[in-house]
Amino acid sequence: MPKLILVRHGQSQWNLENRFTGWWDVDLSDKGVEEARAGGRAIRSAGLYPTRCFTSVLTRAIRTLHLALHEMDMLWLPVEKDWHLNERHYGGLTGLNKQEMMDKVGEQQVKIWRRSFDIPPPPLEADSEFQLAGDPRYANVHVPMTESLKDTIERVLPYWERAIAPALRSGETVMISAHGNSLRALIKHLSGISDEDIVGLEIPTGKPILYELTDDLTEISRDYLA
Ligand SMILES: O=C(O)[C@@H](CO)OP(=O)(O)O
Repeated sequence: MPKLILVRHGQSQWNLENRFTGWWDVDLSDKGVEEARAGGRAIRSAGLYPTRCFTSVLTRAIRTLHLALHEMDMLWLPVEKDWHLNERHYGGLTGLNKQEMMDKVGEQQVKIWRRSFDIPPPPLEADSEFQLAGDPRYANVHVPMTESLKDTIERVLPYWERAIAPALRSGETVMISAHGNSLRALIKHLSGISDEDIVGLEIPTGKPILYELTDDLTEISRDYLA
């Protein structure tokens, strides 16, 4: 029975500061480091032995994976890093404080930007300090200016089909360290959650989720590891 372990990165410095992050490469906070280690211990205690790992090209997810694998004595596992697993791009909101934006434009508008299925935040300004045009990790990538959850799904799912699903079908136990919204994209797909209901799905930092799947990758169960 294929097994899939999903973990959202531990708390980042901008989670702590309550700032919109998206593709901006923010490191883990001290609490995030501890959450990542605890996540590794939970995977080990559940008797799970991943054989292949996938993560984004963002430090907070890569470090979370490494810290967890270190706790599991499995840092040697093969890891594929790919931008398709990056967080949803937060466009012009990148770097802004979520509470300050709520005070400015209202809670409802911020909720729409954060959780609506297909309404993207305003695009990043061309001269923004958060432009990633010159970042070598995106040398051959068309970096979006903003993304809705729907846009995120449209780049996560082809990568899932191309890279991750074949590994699961061939019998690997897969671990993915990624982000709140790239994981919401995957969970929406795997658990068949509707466009309306996905609005209510929140994923805590550093708490691994175990999927047990049928051979054709249909969900049998989805549980948090204690
Ligand atoms: O800022 C972000 O990139 C994400 C995840 O931390 O936030 P949100 O909860 O608004 O999707």
